[in-house]
Amino acid sequence: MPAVAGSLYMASQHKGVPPLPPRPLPVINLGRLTMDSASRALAVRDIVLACRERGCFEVVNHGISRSCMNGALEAASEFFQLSTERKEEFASDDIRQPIRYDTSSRDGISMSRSFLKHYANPLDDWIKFWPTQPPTYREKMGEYAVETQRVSMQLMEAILQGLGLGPSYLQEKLEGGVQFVALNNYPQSSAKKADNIGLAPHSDYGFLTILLQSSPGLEVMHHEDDDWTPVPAIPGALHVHVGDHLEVLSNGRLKSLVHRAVLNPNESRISIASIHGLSMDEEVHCAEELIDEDHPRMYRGSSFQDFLDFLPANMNKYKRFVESLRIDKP
Ligand SMILES: O=C(O)CCC(=O)C(=O)O
Ligand SMILES: [Fe+2]
Repeated sequence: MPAVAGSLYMASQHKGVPPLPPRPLPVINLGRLTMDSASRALAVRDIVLACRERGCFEVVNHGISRSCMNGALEAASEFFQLSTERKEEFASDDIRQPIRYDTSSRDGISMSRSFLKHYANPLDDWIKFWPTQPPTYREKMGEYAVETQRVSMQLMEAILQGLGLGPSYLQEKLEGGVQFVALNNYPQSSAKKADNIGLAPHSDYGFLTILLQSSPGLEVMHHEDDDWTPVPAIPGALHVHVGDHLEVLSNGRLKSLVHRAVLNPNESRISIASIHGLSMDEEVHCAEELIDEDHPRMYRGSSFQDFLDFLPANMNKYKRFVESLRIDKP
């Protein structure tokens, strides 16, 4: 957004004028990354600007077909329609299980959703843990997972280039990194229940989350905003947001995005969040290149394992895992 419009926006927030509608979220045409170098440079700039100023953006022209996206949503929907008994084969209190189904609020952040969570990269290591019902689950979710992993690589290369670290920074570690897929199933909101929160505010572990939603319900709040912005469900688009480890890697230049899900008044809703980070034991540190006298190291290093250790005891203490990593913690 141009500076003038930005300051008008801010002014209207402070003079008791009725609040402006939420600013539209940036939409990035990912096809520009593979065009000529001038188009790529502009796309890289737009992506990093969106990460910095909004913590998120929508991507179109990402190369994942509509049938692949719809196939994943259908597979998820068919899984959630299975009998409770069937789904509970995957139920576990142990957050280290390679696959986990739950309906309760035991993880501290879910209110009325049910979810299935599993790993996906490299696919051959994980697909054997996935459901065999519905019969197309592995094929459809597998295809979608491989495609989102590809898009995550493209996005990370662009972000790392835009941060001045170069497009091949951490490349091998990212290729072999964790891809954690969370399928969320929310009921339609009921007029009887006052609470329409499906998933309480939190940020995601990892560098990036790529999210596909069957209908609107995701809401985001950038650290400079004071209200929630609903994320539209643009047909064919995917939503991307910054995770805690990108905040660490960028030494605070990018901030992880707080988001939540509200129940949709018109229909039940499915979302598929694909979270991308380094492998389980690989620690993420602030990039040395982004540390200097004016920008001292802001966070201590941590791995996905550390996040799993942190989760059970601290879920309600910090909205964002990254706050627990700050060196200058208040
Ligand atoms: O359902 C949504 O839109 C949000 C899901 C989410 O934030 C998550 O799975 O971490
Ligand atoms: Fe999330």
